[in-house]
Amino acid sequence: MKELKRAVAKEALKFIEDDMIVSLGTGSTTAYFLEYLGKLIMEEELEDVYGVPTSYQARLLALEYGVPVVGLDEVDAIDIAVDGADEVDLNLNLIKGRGAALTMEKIVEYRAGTFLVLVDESKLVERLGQKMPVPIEVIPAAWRAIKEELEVFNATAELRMASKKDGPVVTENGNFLLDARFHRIDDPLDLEIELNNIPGVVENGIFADIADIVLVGTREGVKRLER
Ligand SMILES: O=C[C@H](O)[C@H](O)[C@H](O)COP(=O)(O)O
Repeated sequence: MKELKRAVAKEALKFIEDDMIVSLGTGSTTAYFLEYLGKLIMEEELEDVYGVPTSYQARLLALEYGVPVVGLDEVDAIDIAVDGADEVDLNLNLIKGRGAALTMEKIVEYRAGTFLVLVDESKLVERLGQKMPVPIEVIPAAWRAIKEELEVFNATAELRMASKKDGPVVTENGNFLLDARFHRIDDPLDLEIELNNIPGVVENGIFADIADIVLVGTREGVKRLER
């Protein structure tokens, strides 16, 4: 899987040109992309490329690999967003948020001129929710009320617990995460909107209708899917 992730990360470089503002995604696949991007910038094969990090992880990696970073509020527009995903369905709808960075990711990916997704073939599913739960970022005080409300959606949710800290994961926005398993997701866009209508929900990990291009690392090479 590592090799497939590396292959898509390398292929993504073909989309980056001089003078671009690139949103830097979170996760293991975009970590490879950042490594390759930094190399091109350091070797001056790319000029005046700036990254907008979606998390502390992306920021730290950008600093490590020599990718200059700017804040979202410092740029007029984002030319391209590059990020991984946890699931990709047949219509290129996504589940994201395993790394807890879904809110900032959605903010920038929604605004980017092009949203380029990098995955290996294990992420492809027929219907969202087949393998992964939907992460939902919630205001801490509301976690239990929202968990109960999710039963209306025929979902069971768990508060995400930290592994190197006692208690729950706290996102970079100071919130909790519920990982929700739905019986069946037939209409991702509808569910995405409905979840965000619950008071106390900050954002959810369904990214419907926003991916433009998905690069899929397969054993037969990198495949390109487009909407
Ligand atoms: O919050 C994290 C993100 O949505 C990641 O982009 C997603 O979990 C994919 O990560 P990876 O490339 O490590 O599979």
